Amino acid sequence: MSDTPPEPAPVIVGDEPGSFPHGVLAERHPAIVRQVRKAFPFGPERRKALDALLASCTDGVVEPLPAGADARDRDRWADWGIDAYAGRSWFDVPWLWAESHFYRRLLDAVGYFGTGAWQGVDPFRPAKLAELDAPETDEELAALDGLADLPADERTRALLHGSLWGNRADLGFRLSGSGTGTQDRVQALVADDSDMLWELLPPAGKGTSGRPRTLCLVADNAGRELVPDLLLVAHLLERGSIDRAVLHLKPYPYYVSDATPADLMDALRRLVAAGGAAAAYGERLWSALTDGRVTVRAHPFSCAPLPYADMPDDLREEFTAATVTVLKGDLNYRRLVGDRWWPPTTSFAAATGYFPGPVAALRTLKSDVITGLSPDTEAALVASGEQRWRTSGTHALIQVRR
Ligand SMILES: O=P(O)(O)OC[C@@]1(O)O[C@H](CO)[C@@H](O)[C@@H]1O
Repeated sequence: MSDTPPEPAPVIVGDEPGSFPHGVLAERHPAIVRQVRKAFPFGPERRKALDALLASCTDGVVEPLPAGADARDRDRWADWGIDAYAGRSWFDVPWLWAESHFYRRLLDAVGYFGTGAWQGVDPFRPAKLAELDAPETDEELAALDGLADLPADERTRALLHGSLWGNRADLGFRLSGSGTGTQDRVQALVADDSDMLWELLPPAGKGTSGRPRTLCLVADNAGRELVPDLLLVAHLLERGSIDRAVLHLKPYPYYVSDATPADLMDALRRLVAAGGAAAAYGERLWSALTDGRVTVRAHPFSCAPLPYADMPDDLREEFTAATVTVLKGDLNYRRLVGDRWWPPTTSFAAATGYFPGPVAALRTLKSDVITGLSPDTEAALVASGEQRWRTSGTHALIQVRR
């Protein structure tokens, strides 16, 4: 496939009733507001603000940030395009922008950025903790005990797949009640460049230049996705595939279940308390955090409504220095290749050609964006008659550009 930058395809907008993006704006967002309103004993002021957001996100327009907004945040949103979109319907601006801004407004409504009692209270925390405490999490952690007996390469592959399919555990699906939540899903990889990933991350002593090897892991969801992400990082450190890892988390609650530093601490404590092999992984990570081999970033751009092509210079420098940057999940994929109606056979390498170093995407498919399919794979998916292969999380991909 060619690495020449592809002709830009149309940007996805949520203005077409019946489309997936329209459903997110018209159904998922109101469901999230109602759920958050129910989950906390908010007083009249916060309830009024949530009701106003509910009305705005279904029938209203994007509004300028409120007068009380922090000046740095105001400047950021000015850079991120709010002046161009204020006054326009949520359904008429780029879908990526509308969704991202919705979460910023939701945090406003619950007083997250204010100076009152709700300051810093994560409105999604009850759902995140419930997931971390679920019996399924116990089962997944107990299954780690069996991995020790596998040949090294199989164990590595199992942990990669754990991290990949962990991306299905997305609370956004559950809160809207419209997703595929508990249904059986066919596990199918529509692209698998994992060999290329292992060429970038060989075990210690094999084909390495002697330079310290850094993995940037741009995480997605907390709980049952972050736990297997952490296991993978711990394993790669132990295997000597990497010397250090940088975990990129969200600076504030986002897209319901996205992982923040507080969620990392919850996941780590959960691992350490689990006993067995899980605890050993957890303790290894704990000590890697304390001695600086694993570091945590919560860069403002992680919550930006923009593609990674627009990343700021400091982030670009970090990704440039990484042996490989792994981006987890659907939203990061949309931001990596651009939230556009790409023809599915558009080259992934070309769509990510701007990225300043080797990059990998581990994602279950939960929105319309897709690149890097072979013509045969695209034809088979279309012929399968399974209309929702792009959005239902039944399919996944591992794509790598060196
Ligand atoms: O990034 P994630 O957690 O894999 O998925 C985020 C997601 O659920 O949110 C969006 C819809 O709100 C879609 O892009 C995607 O389906």
